[in-house]
Amino acid sequence: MTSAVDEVPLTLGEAPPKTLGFLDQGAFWANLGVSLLGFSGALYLLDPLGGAPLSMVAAVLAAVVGSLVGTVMVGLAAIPGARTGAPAMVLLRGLFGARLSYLPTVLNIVQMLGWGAFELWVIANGAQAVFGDSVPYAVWVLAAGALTIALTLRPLGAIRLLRRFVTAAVVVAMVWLAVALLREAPHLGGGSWNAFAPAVDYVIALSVSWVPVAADYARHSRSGRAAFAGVVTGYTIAQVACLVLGIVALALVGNDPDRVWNAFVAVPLGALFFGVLVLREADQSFANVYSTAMSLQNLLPRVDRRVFSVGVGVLTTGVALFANVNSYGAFLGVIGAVFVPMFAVLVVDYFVLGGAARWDTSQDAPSRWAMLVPWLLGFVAYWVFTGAATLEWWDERWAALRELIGFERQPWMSAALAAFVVSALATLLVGLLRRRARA
Ligand SMILES: Nc1ncnc2[nH]cnc12
Repeated sequence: MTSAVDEVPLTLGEAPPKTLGFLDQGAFWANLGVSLLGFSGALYLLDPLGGAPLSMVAAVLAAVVGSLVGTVMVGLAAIPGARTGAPAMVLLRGLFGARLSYLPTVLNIVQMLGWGAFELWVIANGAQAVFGDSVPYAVWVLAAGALTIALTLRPLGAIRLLRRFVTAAVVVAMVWLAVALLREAPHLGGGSWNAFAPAVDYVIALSVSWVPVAADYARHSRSGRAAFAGVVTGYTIAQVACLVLGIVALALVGNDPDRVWNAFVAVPLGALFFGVLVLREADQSFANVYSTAMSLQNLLPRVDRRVFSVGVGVLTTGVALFANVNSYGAFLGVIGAVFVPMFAVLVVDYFVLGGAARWDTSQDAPSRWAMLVPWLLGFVAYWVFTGAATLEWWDERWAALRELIGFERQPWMSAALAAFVVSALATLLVGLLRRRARA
């Protein structure tokens, strides 16, 4: 069976069409930057350590800094995809070798399944906030799952749909809701700068989760520049707007994340415009399911991507139906710890150590075990530096290690920055040693 004209080829063997320009990428990433999860998750930005909320100015600045840092990472990860036409996990064959690329591939599949289930859960709950409980949660999940699967079957068509029709509706909805919420005169005073760095870490994790996904879309870009600029501009503006709107809405409901959507629905025409955002949330689950399918193609390149999309879509729907989706904060902590250092290794090897010219992304690319070391060191650094709570037994292990080495973490320390610096320097060292060994 052949692919539709200007659609993603069905298997990895065929060349991808390169038809997406800056506006397509920008609109797509702007849609990904607005999320209903961002509205309730804004509490992690406002009060990442629990009990030490940021002032409004500090929170907005943390949103801007975290989004810019995170999206520059995503934008840089997109460039090799645009240059080579390879999907994200296939590119990692160049960094780690074909076999070892299975490790980040599996990690990405797990995070995308997690995100996808979160998204279907959020769409169903958002729909119930608009329409009430007369239609059960499970019916909304099934409907959202079906829409998600339909979008993944024609991914480039879905991206064009977003640019032509959805983006304008989202902008109107966001502006309307922002004005209406501000007219309710929320109390936005108080707070401090104490938890600024953990707040930036949270926002970085929100964006950096797209690092192992970006090339799946950038591979269809007309240029690396269009992909980079589209990601950074679209996602940063949208994510900052979304988080700030979330903070304003939270202020109206006593910072109770379980009631944040009520604030939106309660304003004039709120149900209509919030409904637009609920429907549009399907772009997120689309990206999650489609990228899981692309990741699976790194493991099984000859399988039709639509088979994977349908299977993953059904599985994600099942998880959203039956799983208890409530450990968002811990989930984000793990994502930051895994993908920030992986990004550091990728960007140093590709842009600084000459990977752009020598990466072998074929199916028999030799393993590069040494590249796992800087990644692992960055992962460790993240947990040593982070103050965010995840699972008790896990946090206790890292507290014990801190005590053992006599390290006392300070509130101003950023785990993402520490992980990045450690992995980047370690990658440079590995590169230097390799050159010495060759000379
Ligand atoms: N649905 C999602 N998938 C991946 N990364 C995300 N960051 C915020 N929302 C996301």
